[in-house]
Amino acid sequence: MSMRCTLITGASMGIGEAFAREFARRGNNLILVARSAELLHTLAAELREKRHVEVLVCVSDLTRPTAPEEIHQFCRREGVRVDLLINAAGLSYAGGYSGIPPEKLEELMAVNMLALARLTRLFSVDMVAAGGGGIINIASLAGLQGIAGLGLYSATKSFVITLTEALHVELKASGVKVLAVCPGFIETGFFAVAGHDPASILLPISDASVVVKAAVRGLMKNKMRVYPTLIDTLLAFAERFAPREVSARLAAFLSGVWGK
Ligand SMILES: NC(=O)C1=CN([C@@H]2O[C@H](COP(=O)(O)OP(=O)(O)OC[C@H]3O[C@@H](n4cnc5c(N)ncnc54)[C@H](OP(=O)(O)O)[C@@H]3O)[C@@H](O)[C@H]2O)C=CC1
Ligand SMILES: N[C@@H](C=O)C(=O)O
Repeated sequence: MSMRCTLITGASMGIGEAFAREFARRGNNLILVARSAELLHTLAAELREKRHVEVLVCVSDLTRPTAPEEIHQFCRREGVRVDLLINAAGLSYAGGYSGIPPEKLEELMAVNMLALARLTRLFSVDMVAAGGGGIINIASLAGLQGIAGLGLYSATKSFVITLTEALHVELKASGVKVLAVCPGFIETGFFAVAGHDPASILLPISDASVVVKAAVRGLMKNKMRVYPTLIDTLLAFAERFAPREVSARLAAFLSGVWGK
């Protein structure tokens, strides 16, 4: 019989790591995916020891077009059935659109969109065949509108939200839950990678645990989209009534990356 597992991309640090810790605490077996082999193995050893769950490590660079298929094959070889997929791997770039190095543009689109879309397709087919499962896609408040200075990033997160909404509806009858989580600002290494100075951000920066809690709640209730904090919820609600340009300008102002 195959072992049931939760597969988490971006599990080496930040929000993905927080998901790994929480789901291990809940007794789920895990597959941890990212590039940083040492961080993944250290986390895996700790969770096996502390939580007595099976933890497999699959080191993979999600910019590679073949990575999702290789991860899927890895699960087959290990005799694992993924019943929960958490697409947390992602990165941003802060600065004017014309300044993005071409390779950074490719990297952002490959990890934030293509890898997520491919993994979701591969594992959702298995989940439908098994009669159920769950997919948590980490989107962002940034995906609710374009953000000057975070243009490409915000566009990739709009993609995540839109795809998730479609699949939430498509797969509901098959017993597969599909959820988009839309955090505001979370304290991780994300800003350093993006070149985004956290001191310029005009909103509170929360702990990764709020994202995990919101995702667990959302999955239990089979929601299509959740916002981790009250401020995230209020901002998303206010957007419905504001002209698009006002939303875009406000988001840029609060993010602190444009026009300073
Ligand atoms: N922090 C924030 O304020 C917010 C973050 N988000 C989203 O949350 C998700 C997680 O971000 P967060 O934890 O904050 O950021 P971190 O920078 O802390 O973590 C990013 C994770 O993605 C992995 N990753 C990046 N590139 C690749 C790649 N090419 N192949 C495989 N894995 C990769 C990293 O692993 P490694 O480097 O080892 O490969 C790491 O585990 C992202 O999708 C982000 O967009 C959403 C809203 C707010
Ligand atoms: N919300 C943050 C990440 O998604 C950001 O805008 O950088």
